[in-house]
This record gives sequence, structure tokens and C-alpha cells, in this order.
Amino acid sequence: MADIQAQIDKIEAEMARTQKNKATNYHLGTLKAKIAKLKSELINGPGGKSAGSKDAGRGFEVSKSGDTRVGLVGFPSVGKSTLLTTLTGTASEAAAYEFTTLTCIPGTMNYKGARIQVLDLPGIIEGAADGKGRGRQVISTARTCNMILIVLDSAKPVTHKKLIEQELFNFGIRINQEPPNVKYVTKDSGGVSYQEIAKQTKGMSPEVARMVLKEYRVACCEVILRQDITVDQFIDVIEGNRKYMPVLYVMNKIDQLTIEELDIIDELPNYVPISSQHKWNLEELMEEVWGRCEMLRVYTKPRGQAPDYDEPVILHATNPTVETFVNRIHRTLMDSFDFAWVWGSSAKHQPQRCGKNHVLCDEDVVQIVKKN
Ligand SMILES: Nc1nc2c(ncn2[C@@H]2O[C@H](COP(=O)(O)OP(=O)(O)OP(=O)(O)O)[C@@H](O)[C@H]2O)c(=O)[nH]1
Ligand SMILES: [K+]
Ligand SMILES: [Mg+2]
Repeated sequence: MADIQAQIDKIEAEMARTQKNKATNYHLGTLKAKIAKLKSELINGPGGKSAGSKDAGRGFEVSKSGDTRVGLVGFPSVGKSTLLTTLTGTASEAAAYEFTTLTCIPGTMNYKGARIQVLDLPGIIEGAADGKGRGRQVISTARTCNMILIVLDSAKPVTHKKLIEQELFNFGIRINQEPPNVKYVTKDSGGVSYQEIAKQTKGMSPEVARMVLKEYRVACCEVILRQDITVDQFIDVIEGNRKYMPVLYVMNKIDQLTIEELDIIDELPNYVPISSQHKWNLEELMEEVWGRCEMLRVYTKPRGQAPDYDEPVILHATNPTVETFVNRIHRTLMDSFDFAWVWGSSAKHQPQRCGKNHVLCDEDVVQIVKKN
């Protein structure tokens, strides 16, 4: 471990010496790829599986339930367990000493008809991704979530936020960003085909790409950069196992702050100030979670009856088609599906007759018509 870290430090020192100009740029590509590989090794052991691969750090065994899963990640004693208990009613021991929680405690909160599974996790410390404490297990579990809440203690230094972010980053989690818009396909023959559709201004060039691919021993592939990206983003694409997740910063214990301090936090993007103990601002927190999880409520309407507004079918914004909706109601229902009547914002007229590929919007109403 110390050995690998020493190698990383050496390469980073070399990078600092290497001037950023066109002539040396491709060399930086090699150095960055070397560092990324060493970091994977640091996390996964020598010859290492890449971060986040199946055999890399194992998470806690908690079965998935509900429509989406949210993980609470933070330093010890920031109030994660108190928050879990407040949000879900599931008791998770909270106390004034660090590392009170030693395993993963799941709870469920209901919001807008959706069941959101919330995972309380042990506190992590710096170096968690390299295996300190239960950090690896915590972050592996966090990777299984649809969203992460980084819980912070408002009385603690802001550096804590950076440290947690670094730990997640080292484990291949990319927060609040889209996957780079890059086509990358490996092939058996034909060499490297590299194309820039978008102008590259952040360090990418045919030479840099060639050096990075060489470092990863990729001899044949097709690359199309459809977006202006950094070399690090290109490496992320090659590594292929990064997880792109929405994150909210939950600033807890605001009961310890002055109004002036609170005003500053209120301005920061992706921050939600709360007090778990006093149950302050939890409604806003749930609303923000709801927004980030990108879930849609779709109501069923049996023929000749009013829509069922009490029990929406929850769909994820990644694939909210009529077909997904039908499958959620019953897995064999598609066999007899003919078309659907759809009311709501996705419909051009009310109702619109739609096929299985129609994309639904939040709060649409759907009536399924079966084949005769
Ligand atoms: N003032 C204040 N104290 C809080 C708040 N929320 C939690 N606490 C206190 O902070 C301490 C730690 O709370 P926990 O919920 O155990 O924190 P945790 O993050 O789960 O801690 P570990 O499991 O040890 O990592 C306890 O003494 C709580 O009572 C809050 O909103 N305001
Ligand atoms: K604690
Ligand atoms: Mg706890």
C-alpha cells in the first residue's frame, strides 16, 4: 500500500514539473493514466480489479426495497442515525461518541406515494477508500444507491466536505455530473479510430488519446468525442466502471448556527440546511431528494372509473415509457396490451391514444386497453 502511494506521489511530482504545453501534453496523458491505474490497485489490491467491479470492496448485505435507494454518508457523529430515525421512524442508535453505528441500518420513508429506502451507514474517515475502518464497505454500499446524501456537521470545518468527496471520487463515484458524451468501443482488429466531433480545449488530442490507450493496452477501438472533455474524463470512460450519482449536501445541526451563518449556507448550490434533532427543514430535504431521484408518479385509471390518485406507480426518469408502466403493474400484462389512453402533460390531446414506446410525464394518468 505505502509502496503504491509512494509511486503515485512520485508521478504527481513529475506532473507538477511537466509544463502544460502542447509538446508535453501527451506525456501528461500517460502520467494521468498511470495514476488512475495505481489508484485502482490501491483500492482493489495488486493486479487489481478496477474500483467498483464486482469483486472489489464488498458492501453491507441489505436487500433493496422501495422505489429508490438513498445513502447517508459522512464523518462520525454528524447525525446520520438521528436523521434516519427522524425521516423513517426506524430506530438507529445515536450517541455523542464516534462510530456508534457499525453496520448498515435501512429504513423507509414515504413521500408523494414513493417508497424511498434510506440507508444509515457507519461514519467514514479520511483514507476510507484505501481500506481504513469500514470505509470501503460504506462506500461500496453507497455505490448501490440511486443518490447519496453527504451529511455534514455545520459546526465542523468545511474541509470535511472535500475529504468525503475525495473518498467517493477515489472509489469511482462521480458526483453531480453527467457521464462524458463519448463513444468508446473496443474491437478485435483495425487499430485505433479516433474522432473529435466537438472541439477539444481541455487537454485531449489524438496523441494524448493514443498515450492513454497505450497505457491501458488497448490496441483496437473506436473513439468519438462528442463533447469537450478533460483527460481525466477520458480515463474515466476507458476504466468504464465509474458511477455517476446525484449528491445533496445535508448541513445538519443548524440549531448551532447564527442566522448570518445560515444565510450563507442557504446560498450554496445542492445544500440543504437542517436540524435532525429539532426536525427543522425536513420537508425541503425530502422535496430536494424527490427532485434529484427523478421519479415520476403515474396514476392508473380503470375503464369507466376515476384515476387512483392514492397509489401512483413510481417510474424512474431514465425510462418512463408506457411499456415500463405496464410491466410495473403486472409482468405478463404486456402480452395482452393493445394501446393506452394517456391524460396529462405528455399527451398532445386529452386523452391521447399511445403505444408502448410513448414517454410519460410526472402525474400522467394512464388507462390500458387490452387486445380483444
Ligand atoms: N445540536 C444537534 N445535535 C444533533 C443533531 N442531530 C444529531 N445530533 C447529535 O449528534 C450526536 C451524534 O449523532 P448520531 O446520529 O449518533 O451521529 P452519526 O453520524 O450517526 O454517528 P456515527 O454513527 O457514530 O457515525 C448525538 O449526540 C446527537 O444527539 C442536530 O440536529 N443538532
Ligand atoms: K455518534
Ligand atoms: Mg450513526
